[in-house]
Amino acid sequence: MKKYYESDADLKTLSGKKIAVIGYGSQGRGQALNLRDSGLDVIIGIRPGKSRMQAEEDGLEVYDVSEAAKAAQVVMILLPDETQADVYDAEIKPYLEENDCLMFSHGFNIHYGQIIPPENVDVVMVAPKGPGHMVRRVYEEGMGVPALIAIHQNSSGNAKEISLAYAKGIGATRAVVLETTFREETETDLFGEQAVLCGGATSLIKAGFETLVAAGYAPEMAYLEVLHELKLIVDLIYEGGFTKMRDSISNTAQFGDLTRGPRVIGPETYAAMEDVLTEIQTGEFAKEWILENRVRRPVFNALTKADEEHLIEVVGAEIRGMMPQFQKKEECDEE
Ligand SMILES: NC(=O)C1=CN([C@@H]2O[C@H](COP(=O)(O)OP(=O)(O)OC[C@H]3O[C@@H](n4cnc5c(N)ncnc54)[C@H](OP(=O)(O)O)[C@@H]3O)[C@@H](O)[C@H]2O)C=CC1
Ligand SMILES: CC[C@](O)(C(C)=O)C(=O)O
Ligand SMILES: [Mg+2]
Ligand SMILES: [Mg+2]
Repeated sequence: MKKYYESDADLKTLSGKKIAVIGYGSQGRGQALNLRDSGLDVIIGIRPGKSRMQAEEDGLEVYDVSEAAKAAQVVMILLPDETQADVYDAEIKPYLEENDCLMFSHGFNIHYGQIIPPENVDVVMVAPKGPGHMVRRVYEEGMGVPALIAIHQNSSGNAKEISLAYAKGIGATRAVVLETTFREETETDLFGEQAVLCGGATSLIKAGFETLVAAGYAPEMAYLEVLHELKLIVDLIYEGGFTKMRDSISNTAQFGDLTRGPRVIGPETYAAMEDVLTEIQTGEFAKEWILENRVRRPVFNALTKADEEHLIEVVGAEIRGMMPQFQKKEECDEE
């Protein structure tokens, strides 16, 4: 895979260009503040509401989406995936001019044909591989979250240079920037969040918690064992792979890890993962999510509510409330 660092990207590529960040949520806020602090000309396009007030409080120039799209030469769409197509059709598309650059941080709408931009604009992706809050926090610490770039249309002939300059502006070239395609990013990102990072992880944690509680162990014990300590173990894996984590745990834990882990995640899980990937590749998942939004999310809402009321969430809130380190963290997250 092609990879890029600080010296491969030039912020001057964006000089004289106004960047409109559309949406000011997790990614919008993180990316916009980093771009501003990198000295780039950034404005925000957002509807009235909570995010708009936050952007104003952060001292950014704030406009309605259509005004921002009209004023800018680079338009980064950081709205929820499920609202992007409607907002694009009504408030962005009419204002795109020749060789403007339309950007995304996830390929869903381009890959599944929900947004079909005119041929005379650049269409690119700069996708940080981390949550928006971390994009900001790591940048403030002097480093960056790695990112992917992809070029779908290169009308200006300069699409890659623009993508790299933007990636530099959000701090990603301080880590590493890898080049991919819209298809590859979309399918791997959806697979990762469904099977492993979010869906796989929460289901694994819940299964472990429920197994211990059903066997009569205290919910507090189950929480500390399968959720709280998981972060500490994952931090070690993140820093130095399985090897570093196994260096840190007991030999007894390592023997259990190597012999029992594959029994928990066995052939059935591999088969389920293949099914999940196939639904992503065929567009079946995308169709389900698009239609779910058309009918106002009955499944999404019911499942979210059930998990919010799960014992692990109740006990988790109580246990975090006992630890001063979590009080400080919540105060920081609210800022
Ligand atoms: N979350 C993440 O860390 C990651 C996200 N991505 C991608 O980044 C993109 C943005 O996701 P994310 O940051 O999670 O989104 P969020 O849900 O956090 O934020 C969405 C923003 O869009 C605004 N918004 C929603 N609807 C409209 C509308 N109709 N008109 C104007 N503004 C609107 C919201 O404002 P309001 O407050 O008014 O609702 C909010 O500011 C997606 O493509 C996602 O896949 C990629 C990598 C990681
Ligand atoms: C893991 C979820 C994610 O893909 C992300 C933060 O990278 C998302 O869509 O939010
Ligand atoms: Mg992701
Ligand atoms: Mg994602």
